[in-house]
Parts: sequence; C-alpha cells; structure tokens
Amino acid sequence: MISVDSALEIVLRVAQRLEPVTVSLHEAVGKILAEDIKAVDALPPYPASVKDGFAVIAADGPGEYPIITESRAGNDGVGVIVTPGTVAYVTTGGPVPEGADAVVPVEDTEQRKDDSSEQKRVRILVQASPGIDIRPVGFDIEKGALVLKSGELIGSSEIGLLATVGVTMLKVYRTPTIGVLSTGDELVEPTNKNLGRGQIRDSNRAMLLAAAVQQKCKIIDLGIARDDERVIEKIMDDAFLAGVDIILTSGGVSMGDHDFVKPLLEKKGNVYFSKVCMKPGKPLTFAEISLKADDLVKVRKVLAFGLPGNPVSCLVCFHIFVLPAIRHLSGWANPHLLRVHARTEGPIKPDPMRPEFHRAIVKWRPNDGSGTPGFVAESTGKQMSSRLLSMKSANALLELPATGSMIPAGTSVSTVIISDLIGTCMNKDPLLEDKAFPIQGSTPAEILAGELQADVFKVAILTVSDTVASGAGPDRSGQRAVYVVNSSSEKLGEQR
Ligand SMILES: Nc1nc2c(c(=O)[nH]1)N[C@H]1C(S)=C(S)[C@@H](COP(=O)(O)OP(=O)(O)OC[C@H]3O[C@@H](n4cnc5c(N)ncnc54)[C@H](O)[C@@H]3O)O[C@H]1N2
Ligand code: MOO
Repeated sequence: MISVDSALEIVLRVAQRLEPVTVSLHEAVGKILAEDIKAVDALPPYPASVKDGFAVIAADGPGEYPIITESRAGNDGVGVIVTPGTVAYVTTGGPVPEGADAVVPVEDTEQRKDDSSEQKRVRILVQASPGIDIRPVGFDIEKGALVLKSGELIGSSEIGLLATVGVTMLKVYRTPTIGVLSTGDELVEPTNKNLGRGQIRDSNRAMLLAAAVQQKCKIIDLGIARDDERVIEKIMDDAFLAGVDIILTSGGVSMGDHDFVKPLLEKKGNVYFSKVCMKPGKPLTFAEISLKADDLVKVRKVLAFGLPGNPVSCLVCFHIFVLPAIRHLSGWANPHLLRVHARTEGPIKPDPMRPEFHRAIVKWRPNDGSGTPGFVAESTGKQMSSRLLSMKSANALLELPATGSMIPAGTSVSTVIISDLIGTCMNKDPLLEDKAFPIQGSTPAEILAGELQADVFKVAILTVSDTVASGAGPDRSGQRAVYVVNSSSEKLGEQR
C-alpha cells in the first residue's frame, strides 16, 4: 500500500498541463492566464479630478472667481485653459483642464443659487495645495505596465483589469473534460422512486459531475455500467473518442469477484497504484492511458481514477487526488489544497491501521480553546465510508495519524480545507428544508443542470457613465455579466 503523499506525487508527476486556448472574457473567469497582459495606454489617460469641485490654480488662494468651463466626466471642456484668476467646474473622473493644478471640492466652495448672470462665479473658501485631488496620467496604471502575469488565477477583479486594458480575448490554460461512470449491478438512476431488492440509487455520478463542474471542467455523463468487463470497456472507449482528459469511475476496484475496473485499467494502460494507505479510500486505483491519434504521431494521455464505490471514499478521493490533478492540468502553479491547523471540539478516536481523513466542520472562533483565536473542528459524526451524511456540510478533512489512541478535545490537528469557509456562516440546515426531488426520467447531468437552473436569478447590469457611453473611457465594470456566476444576466448597456 502506497502512502497518500507518494500517491499524490505520482498523480502530479503523470498529469501534464493542458494546452492554452483563446477564450473570451466571460469564459476566462476561474481559469489560469497563459500569457502576460500589458496596458496599452495609461489610466487615467488624462489628469483626472478625484472630486466633484473646481479646478483651480493653487497659488490663486481663496476668493471669488469666474467659472470659465464645465469639464464633466466624458465631456471635456476641450481647449479651455484655466488662467490665473479663473476656475473650471469638474466632476469626479473628469479631465482637469490645462492650467489648473489643484481641485477644490464643492463642500469647500460657495455658489449663489439665484445667480442668473451669464458668467457664473464661485467662492473658493480654502487654500489648496498644488496637485491635490488630481490623479495624474498613469496614476492607476502606467502605460506599458504589466497588469497580469501568466499563471495568475482569473477572478472578477482580474476580469475588470482585462476590460480596463481593452483585452477581450485572451489565452488561458484549458480545463479538462471529465467523463464520469458509475459501475455496479445494484445501481439505479436517482429518479427511480421504487427500489427493488438489492437496488440503491446512484449517488456518486451526480456528486462527481457536480464536483467537476465546480472546478470549471466540461463533463460527460457516462451513465451506469453493469458489472461486466466488456460493457465497461465499451463505455470507456467511447469516452476516449469523445475526448475526455480524465475518466472517473466509481465502484468495482476492491476485492469482489465482479470488481472489473482495475483489471481493465491494467489492460488499457499503466496502473501506477491500486491501494493507498488512507481511510476512507483504500482501493483507489490510478492509471494513465495513452491513446494514439489517427496520424499515429500524437499520443493523447487520459488520466483514469478508479474511485471506490463507497460514496464517502469516492468524494474524499476526489478531493485529495482528483482535484489537485484537475488544477495541475488547468495550469495552477500550486495545485495543493489549503491546509490549516484546527483544534478538535470533542475527543476523536482515529483508525489504528490507516491515516484517516476525518470529516469535520471547521469554524473560526475568537477563542479556539487555547485562549487565542483560531479554527475549531466539529466532527460530522459516525465516519462510515458508506454514510454520505458524514460528508454533508463538511468543509474540512482532519488528517489523523493511525495511532488508534484517543485524541483529546482541544488538540491541534492538520486540516485540509475542501470547501468554501464562507459556508460556515450558514445557520440553516439545508437538509431540513423541504426540497422537491428532481424530475423523473432525467439523467444526473440534467438533474445537475436543473438544480443549477433553480438557483438562477436574473441580474441586470447597467453602467452609468458619460465617459463610457461617449466611448471616451473604458467600462471598468468589466464585461458586465461576467461575475454573475450561476446566474443569468442581461446587458443593459451604458446610460448617459
Ligand atoms: N475483502 C475486502 N473487501 C473490501 C475491501 C477489502 O480490502 N477487502 N475494501 C473495502 C473498502 S475499504 C472499500 S472503500 C470498498 C470499495 O469497494 P469498491 O470500490 O469495489 O466498490 P463496490 O464494491 O462496487 O461498492 C462499495 C459500496 O459502495 C456502494 N456504491 C457503489 N457505487 C455506488 C454509487 N455509484 N452510488 C452509491 N453507492 C455506490 C455499493 O453499493 C457498496 O455498498 O470495498 C470494501 N470491501
Ligand atoms: O477505504 Mo474504504 O474507502 O474505508 O471504505
């Protein structure tokens, strides 16, 4: 039996980063950038006012002055020069007219409301210092500056930066296409209302498809295969033809006389390991399959993970091995999961034989029991690898050494974070909510799409800016719809 560390090292050595592809801005979110991005122009491209106020010559000092022009964002008082003894009205982000060297905010001025004269005047109440409340050219981004480096993860702020510098098509590393197959004669579709004797609903496929979607992968639902070597082989071959980069099977990797996955992977490729010293997840099998393309020159590699059938073992193996492999293929420089230290809330007895990944809910507490702030880990209860409820709400796996002796409450243990810690703020128990089960006859992929649909709400995004609407400046809300993950969006355009 190989150790978890050695097994992961092998997976990351075998996995090869996928080739870069060119995508549009809205497809880039969550991907790794595969090129350097430089600013083609400066931001701001002109000296811009930081406040709504009056562009002045600082040396003029307080006093009453004529307002010679109004320079609004996107509507420059072009050609107008502020000369000594004059001022110009400016709005936030608007160009500061030539001649002026400071901006006085409206709060520090007085203007007569009933002034109907042609030449409006304003009283400047304070002494401004030169340069105050003006962003010089290139203050935010210098022309030619490297704004994003190859290898960076693209989130919403990076999308905003790309939009700012006018990049709408960019190179990112391709994320893998993942095929998911469940094996087992006992398995029926989740839509099945009446289970026959010996039947259970297939949970692993929907679960793995969802986990792959969360990692921005394309998915192929390969269905359920009977425990029949030829059936499983045919489905695998079809998946290879369909272009999978990773194939995930669940079940059929242990010691049963119908456990066909491992012998099949041995037949089709190179099996690197088939037993890992961990609990749960012992029978995890990992192989690489080399496929010759038509031209017989290029060889395409497919990673195959034979995941254990027990649902918890299956998902734990996904987190510990498949997820880092996906990240590695997708161009992440560091594909490893985040590890923190957490103190156990209660006593836990670990396995005496295999290091254990104990499912837990980790929360940040002002006092973690040691008198200082820190993470506290609450066990999800009985840790049988068949009990998927032990995985529910778990955002962490406690890495417990195989001592077999009780770990007392308050012990600091190494903890792998497997989900968003934001979820720990949730008070409601989603299981207690009455959720209708998905429509009969649909496949897990359709169910998944349906579940996502149910969460979709429409977000309309409108940029209100003269600068943007006139085309004088970039829309720094990015590609409006891009950040609205898991929601539909409508572009309403710009408004003057
Ligand atoms: N003699 C031995 N038996 C077992 C060993 C062993 O070392 N010696 N290892 C055990 C461990 S550990 C695990 S984990 C399981 C893994 O077995 P398989 O990967 O071969 O999986 P199956 O036997 O097909 O199924 C195990 C269990 O999981 C249920 N299952 C399978 N697929 C699904 C699915 N898609 N959705 C929901 N549930 C699923 C299946 O019905 C079984 O109950 O082997 C132990 N045995
Ligand atoms: O290793 Mo198995 O995954 O304990 O149940």
